[in-house]
Amino acid sequence: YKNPHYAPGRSTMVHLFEWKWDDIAAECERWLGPRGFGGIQISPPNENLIIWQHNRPWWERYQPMSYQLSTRSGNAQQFANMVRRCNNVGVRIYVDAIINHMTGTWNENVGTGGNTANFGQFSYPAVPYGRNDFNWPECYIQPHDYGCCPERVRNCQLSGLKDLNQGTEHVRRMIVDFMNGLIDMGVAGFRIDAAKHMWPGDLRVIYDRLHNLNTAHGFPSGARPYIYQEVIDLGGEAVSRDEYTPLAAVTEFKFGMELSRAFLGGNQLRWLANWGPQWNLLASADSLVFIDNHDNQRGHGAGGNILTYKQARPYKAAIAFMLAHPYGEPQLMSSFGFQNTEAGPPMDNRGDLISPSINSDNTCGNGWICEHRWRQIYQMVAFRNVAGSTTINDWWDNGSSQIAFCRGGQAFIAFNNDSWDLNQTLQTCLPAGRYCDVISGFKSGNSCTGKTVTVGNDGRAHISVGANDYDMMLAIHRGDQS
Ligand SMILES: O=C(NCCCOc1c(-c2ccc(O)c(O)c2)oc2cc(O)cc(O)c2c1=O)[C@@H]1CCCN1C(=O)/C=C/c1ccc(O)c(O)c1
Ligand SMILES: [Ca+2]
Repeated sequence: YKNPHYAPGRSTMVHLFEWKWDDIAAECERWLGPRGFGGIQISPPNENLIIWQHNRPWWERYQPMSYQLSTRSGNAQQFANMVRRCNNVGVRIYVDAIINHMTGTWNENVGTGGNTANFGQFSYPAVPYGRNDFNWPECYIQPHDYGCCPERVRNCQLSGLKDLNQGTEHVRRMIVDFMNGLIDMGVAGFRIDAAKHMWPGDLRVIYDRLHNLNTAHGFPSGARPYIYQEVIDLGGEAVSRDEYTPLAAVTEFKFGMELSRAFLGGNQLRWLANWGPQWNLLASADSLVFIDNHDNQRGHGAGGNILTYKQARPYKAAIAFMLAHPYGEPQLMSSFGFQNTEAGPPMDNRGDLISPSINSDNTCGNGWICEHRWRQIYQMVAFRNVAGSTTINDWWDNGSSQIAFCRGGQAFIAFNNDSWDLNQTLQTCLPAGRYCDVISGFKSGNSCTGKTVTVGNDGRAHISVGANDYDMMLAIHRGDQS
């Protein structure tokens, strides 16, 4: 369950948060396929409660009404079409699976698929779920429960959400049937939302009942779904992520927290020389890594001061480090712009989602940020693909916040987060030749629109990253020789 099953030569996933299935299909064909992206995490595809009371907050999609594929992103037919078109261009689909709970108790009671429920009676007829499918007696997770009481964290309601009992056969069957339907349609795996709030033993039973991936969509026979479990664990809680790593991969929230701190200047970059488990991070093979996600980019999530698109220069540098370093399976966040932390995606006055527009410079409009279309980010996706399975070598630093390293003989990157210029002749590990810096520009014909780096026969080159350059890093690799 720890293998993403990317198509050959691809290595990075992007979370297209709140995108519609038709728009994702188009983005696979016009951008993600050609640019070497490995996969997409999509928003929950099953019917959710419509919550007008908070003007359609982003988190309404985390309140399931049924497992019918009917949301503002599209219906089952559009979903199947998206999976087919993306797999056809080598881009995998991973589904955000909300299986810990159903809805909270609201005065609205209709879902995006037109189904209703009776919250007071724990009745969700469109599944169907009834009172016996939920944990009993009804209890609510209190803040101090996280520190003392694993059974309350699992069996009580998170944020007032009706808590399913994954220990019963009926609930297991409903969840497994939902997930197997998606696997048979060609998806490559799942994010398990709120995994911390479910018993590992129940999750193991559910995972082991899942089908192998569908060979008609290009997966090898016998391939198991990629599963990454959302376990927010920064230490100090009664529930540990170590209970979940034997089952499948786990989201490593410390990753984004520590890199945000470093690239915001809270730690000298030289300390990143031993980045990985020595920083108390999970084993690389167990770790789904990211800088920000849909929850903590809004501030109240885990990890304190997390870098987002709003602090563009250090954010791009942290992302570049994530993609240049071999540790973990990286996921990029692709957001819509927001002012308040509850706001949902751009929508018209009928409540339908507004699609991103694509500008002539390949950026997005209509309120969509499209970080995955920022040059410094998509070019580092290609860098990671070229680096492949190489490790880190020839680490250099200046004893402060100027660092550089190679990936085998394939790629080289340098960062400058000091207040003075980086001007050094460094070992790039690359064959002699002229290379275009993929951060400040791209190769155009036989020249570079940004910086050019000339590597000598000894692999050394003069590297210059000014303290006030537009970006604080320079990256070259064998895929971009001019
Ligand atoms: O103040 C809120 N929630 C209480 C604090 C955050 O707690 C939540 C956590 C949570 C937070 C931190 C933890 O350490 C933890 O174990 C769980 O996970 C969720 C997962 C869901 O599928 C749906 C939810 O409503 C939540 C949730 O409310 C607002 C209003 C309701 C939704 N929400 C939110 O803030 C929604 C947050 C949310 C939604 C989806 C997610 O995947 C997620 O990670 C967080
Ligand atoms: Ca639970």
